[in-house]
Amino acid sequence: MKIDIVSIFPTFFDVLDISLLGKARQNGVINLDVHDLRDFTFDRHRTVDDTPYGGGAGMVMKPEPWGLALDEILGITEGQAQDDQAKKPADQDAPAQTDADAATTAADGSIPPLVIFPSPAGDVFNQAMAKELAHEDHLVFGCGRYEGIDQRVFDYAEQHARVRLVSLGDYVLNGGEVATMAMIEAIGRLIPGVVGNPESLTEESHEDGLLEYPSYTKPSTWRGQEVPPVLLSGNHGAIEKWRYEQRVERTRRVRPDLLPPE
Ligand SMILES: Nc1cc(-c2ccc3ccn(Cc4ccc(CN5CCCC5)cc4)c3c2)n[nH]1
Repeated sequence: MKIDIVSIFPTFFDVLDISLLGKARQNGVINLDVHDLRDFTFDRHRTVDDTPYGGGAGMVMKPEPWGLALDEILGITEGQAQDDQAKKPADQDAPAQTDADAATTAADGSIPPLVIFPSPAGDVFNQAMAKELAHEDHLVFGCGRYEGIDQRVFDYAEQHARVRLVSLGDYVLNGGEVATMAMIEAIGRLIPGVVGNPESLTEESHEDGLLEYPSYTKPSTWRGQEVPPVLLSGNHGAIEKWRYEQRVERTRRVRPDLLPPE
């Protein structure tokens, strides 16, 4: 899988050089490039933001640097970009281009990359979305900051690729980097060859609608607390039954919303 990230804090992603994702990059399972949005500015201050039209607090990210970064990453030629200028402005009432439409518009017939913009206003990320995105060939993450990105960037990106606004959850972060890191970790671990033992991707929370069972390891007694005897019994049928019951009980207690209606 090819992953591109655009951010004004590229060093934020240095941590992706270590651990499982670092190994996956070294052995070529994941090809990840991080781009500094300020490399697509040409003024002395490398400006990426400006005041919002219509007023309001804070600053909005300017469209120009984002357009140049997306052109480079998506392989949009100057001619194609000019064609867009000839197009009528995005009609706010027009139905947004569906993934299917964008997917079939790639000139060479290939499936275009999926561009993900973390946003508080996006579809909420979950394990089902992680599994879906793990099948993509090329993901591009656009990390906004300030009060967000000029809307025309999303509209421009829609003309050349599939675009999704994705929320990490119902809380507001200061930018898209943390959300991008979380999504890359959740998606990356599902890619074959990233996690050593694929067995460990089963029976985990949210994998099959139930939360995970409690885990124990040596010593069998610790600070007066014992490991549940069934786990020491060697009776694998009893262990499997106990673990399933623990998953159902924990889900019922902590996340009854995950259980199918009675
Ligand atoms: N799940 C999740 C994702 C995020 C997230 C993702 C990207 C960015 C880029 C900038 N911000 C900060 C931020 C601050 C204020 C507003 C609200 N403003 C009110 C008027 C215009 C906008 C929006 C956004 C992000 C936040 N947060 N939480």
